Amino acid sequence: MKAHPGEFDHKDTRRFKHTRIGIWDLYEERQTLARKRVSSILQTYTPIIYSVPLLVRMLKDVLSIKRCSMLLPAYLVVEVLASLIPAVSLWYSGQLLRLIESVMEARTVDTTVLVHFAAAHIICAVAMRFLKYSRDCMMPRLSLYIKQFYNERMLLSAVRLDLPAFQTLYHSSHAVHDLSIGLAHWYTSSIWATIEMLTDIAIILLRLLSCLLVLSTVMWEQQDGLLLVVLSFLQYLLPWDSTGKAVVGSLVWAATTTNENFICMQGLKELITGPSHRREFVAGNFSEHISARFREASQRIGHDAVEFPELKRFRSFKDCLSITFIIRETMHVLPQIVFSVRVVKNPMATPVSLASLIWIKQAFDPSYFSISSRFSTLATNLARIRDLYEIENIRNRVVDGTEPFPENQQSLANGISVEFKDVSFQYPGRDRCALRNVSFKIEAGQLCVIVGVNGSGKSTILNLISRIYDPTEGTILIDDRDIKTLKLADLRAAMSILFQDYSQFPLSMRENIGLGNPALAREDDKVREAARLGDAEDFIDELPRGFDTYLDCPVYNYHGDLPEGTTTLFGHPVDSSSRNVIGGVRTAGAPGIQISRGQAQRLAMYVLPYLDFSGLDMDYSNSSRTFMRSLVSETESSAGMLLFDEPSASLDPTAEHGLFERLRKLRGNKTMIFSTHRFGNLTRYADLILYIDETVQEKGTHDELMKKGGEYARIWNLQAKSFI
Ligand SMILES: Nc1ncnc2c1ncn2[C@@H]1O[C@H](COP(=O)(O)OP(=O)(O)OP(=O)(O)O)[C@@H](O)[C@H]1O
Repeated sequence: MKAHPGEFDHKDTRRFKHTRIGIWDLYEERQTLARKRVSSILQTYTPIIYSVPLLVRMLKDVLSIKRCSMLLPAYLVVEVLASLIPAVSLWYSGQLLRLIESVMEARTVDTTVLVHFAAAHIICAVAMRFLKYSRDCMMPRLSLYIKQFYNERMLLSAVRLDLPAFQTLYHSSHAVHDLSIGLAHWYTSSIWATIEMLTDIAIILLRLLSCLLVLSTVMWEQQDGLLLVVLSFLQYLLPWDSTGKAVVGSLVWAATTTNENFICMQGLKELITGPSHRREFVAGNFSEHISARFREASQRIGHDAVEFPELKRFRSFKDCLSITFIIRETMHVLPQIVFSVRVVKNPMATPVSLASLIWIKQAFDPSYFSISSRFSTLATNLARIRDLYEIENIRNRVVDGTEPFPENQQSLANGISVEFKDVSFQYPGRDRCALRNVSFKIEAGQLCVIVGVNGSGKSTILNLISRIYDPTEGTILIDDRDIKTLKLADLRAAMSILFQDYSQFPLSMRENIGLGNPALAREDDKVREAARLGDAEDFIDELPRGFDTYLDCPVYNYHGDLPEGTTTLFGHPVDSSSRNVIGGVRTAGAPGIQISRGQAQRLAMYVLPYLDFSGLDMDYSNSSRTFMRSLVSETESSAGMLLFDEPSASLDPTAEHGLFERLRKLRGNKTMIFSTHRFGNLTRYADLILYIDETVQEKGTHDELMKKGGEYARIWNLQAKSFI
């Protein structure tokens, strides 16, 4: 949340004060104490005031949850009743006090009144207990229903995002980022926490006012009684204490370090602890060098090698001496001082009884009415809720078309044509064009191979054909129709794309394969048959839970202290490293199973649902009679174009050769587009080769390009030479 409009510019010396603390440079916004206090109050309350529409929306949503529509109002009623009981109780204890005082003066007692007051007092205590019990029963349920509702809502709003919208949001919103690392519960919890806090605040205010009313009524007749009530109440009118202020006391601040030794030390620490570096670390024999390097850097810095938050403790001493802090402490004892002065001045006419004074002091117990910390965390929670709702408001960059595609499903069997007309494209946030004025046409049913060096724009062409991004300039035609006019779902159903950096989803093997064709994903035999087609069945069957194996289990087991020597828990290795600590509870490590990149790529290969395997030799034609054939017969006309982004990157030469041979034979009449920087296997059979380097440099068949003797021929010869 921004404290002020505008950017944080540490170079603006008029606005920011620079202090050097150890190896850290601290930049604090210059503020006078008064301004600081005012802005502190503003900073606490302004977001809350601005958040009223958000809170109304949130409340409406919560009340729309079926199980909350009755429970929430009931909870609020219980809370309000519970907040009024202290005042009632206070009134009775006041009455009791006065009764005792009159008894002491008159030496007689009206027992009926005494019993009446005592009984009322007991009833209040019992009622309070009962209300607290009801509240405790309702609270966990409400919290759970609300969390479940928002968990689903968060998932649904994130699921619809296209890639550019997701990427922008990922970098700007913590909510989306945290969705991916399993911290979504912080966000969904913040809804309930906010309701709880707001209720708390309202209840404290209600309690405070009702107690004030009772005190004033009871003390009205006593001399100086009201004065003492007002004095006791004054401390609550002061700005609230400094809890919840920023780390260093100032509101807008930032700290950085440019100390090379410290940066190096942090890098070394990460290198040592990062699991992804351990293999190279061990193989490279780094240990001695790294230990020496760390020691050397550490010695150079000396005692200053600490993280900035360490300064928090050092700085927080200052707050204990703030003027408000001191005044507030004094206010607390003011009634006693005033009372004592009055007694000393006029010992014969004690204005208020000592018992009443204690009674007033007890009624205003600060811990009972402490509101400040609730406000400071409320602001944080509101920011989280805003983040959560923001995901819903994000508009996708790739706008859906309205026209169905194709008009005739059967036509897909003969492939789809694709044409680029003067297309340029720049990735969001990049200065340079990935593609510039690219024009070409791939006819329906053609095999096209896009070649070029690393970073020349090959994958970008496939991204644009599948409308993961839209061109910055120019037009793309699919079967002679503007790609932007076609319904996105239809377009993507009409093509199948295998990416270079294929994903291994954090799902079971079965789901990983099944997602190749969601319509058939639940049909186990088809999934198994698809795996068999590529010899993956055996390797999956050998995994601990076969097709139900998760390569990376997304759920952790929780545990407390375990007996020494425990190495496995629920069949999985125990990993208590810091990255497995969530919310302070240690977890057993999720089971991770390693498969080779080649196996992983094969796994991804088998998710391709649209291939016609009927042209294969014995092994494959058998399987085509089961899964793939039936799959093809059900969805035959749904894919007219197959896109492959460097599909053979992790395959061994035999597998690569086999793959290309199979794909070539299998494609039937479908359009097939490959992006690759490996020449040979594919390019010789291509109907069209596009040699790309930001734009189309050369196009034609292999023979044509070889005859031309351009860059394609030069690279081809270069690769061929290394074999000869
Ligand atoms: N998501 C992205 N965001 C920003 N820039 C990108 C992104 N993807 C690619 N680029 C940049 O766009 C240019 C073209 O990238 P592209 O991936 O299309 O090249 P390529 O020819 O497929 O490369 P390779 O052979 O290495 O896969 C490169 O400069 C690359 O750095």
